[in-house]
Amino acid sequence: MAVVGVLALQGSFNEHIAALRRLGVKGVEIRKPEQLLTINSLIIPGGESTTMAKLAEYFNLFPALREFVQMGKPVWGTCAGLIFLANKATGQKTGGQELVGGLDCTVHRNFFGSQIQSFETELAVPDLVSKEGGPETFRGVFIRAPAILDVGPEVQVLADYPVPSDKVLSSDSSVEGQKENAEEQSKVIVAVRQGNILATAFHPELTADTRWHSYFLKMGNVIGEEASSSIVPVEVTTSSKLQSQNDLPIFQ
Ligand SMILES: NC(=O)CC[C@H](N)C(=O)O
Repeated sequence: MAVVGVLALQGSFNEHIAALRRLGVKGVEIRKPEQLLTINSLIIPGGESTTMAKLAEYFNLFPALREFVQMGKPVWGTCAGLIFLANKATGQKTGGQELVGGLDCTVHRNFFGSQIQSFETELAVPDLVSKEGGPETFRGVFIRAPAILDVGPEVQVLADYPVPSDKVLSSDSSVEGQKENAEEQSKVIVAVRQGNILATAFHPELTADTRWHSYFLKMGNVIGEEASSSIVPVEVTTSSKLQSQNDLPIFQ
């Protein structure tokens, strides 16, 4: 029986589990290496990647996470989760942090600046729309967000975001600080897919739009045409209805 695991060391794992529940799929919290053996796909949530990496190290999760990715099982990293999955990260704290890797890209950890430079924007998402339908754009919630600066040939870009071109070259400070002088526009990448790996710099679990979750579930055939016994329907009891009302800081 397939279930979707959500790495639950730190960050927005509850919100991912709630988004899965809205699609009728059970998400299970993953904290130990052996639990990875019980799931067929995994979400690595947003949060704070340095803290999450320290916890992952403490629980000896890195070898098992790498093996999981290398086995070709679907893995989706959002925000800090994207940083985890990148082969290379810049803008890390002194001493760096361990990465799971697997996604052929370079990510800048705090590309868009600090917490107060968090923002929301409508992103064009043509590939998502072609698979999932719905509105042409997706509400991107960027919280102290990373951005992907370059990708390898195997990586499919699913969304990008315009920034001043000098910002991409010297990606040490915030977008805000450099907006004034910047006339030329460039783009950074904010959503990608490479085979079994999906990564978004923003937080779909904090919106009411479940299209990215649905897209990811189809990568693992948890829902979709091919889905069968792998679906784990969630019983909608009064208590789970109540819970889903309480556990979501959703931005409509
Ligand atoms: N919302 C997020 O996940 C932020 C990630 C953050 N930039 C980090 O380094 O971990």
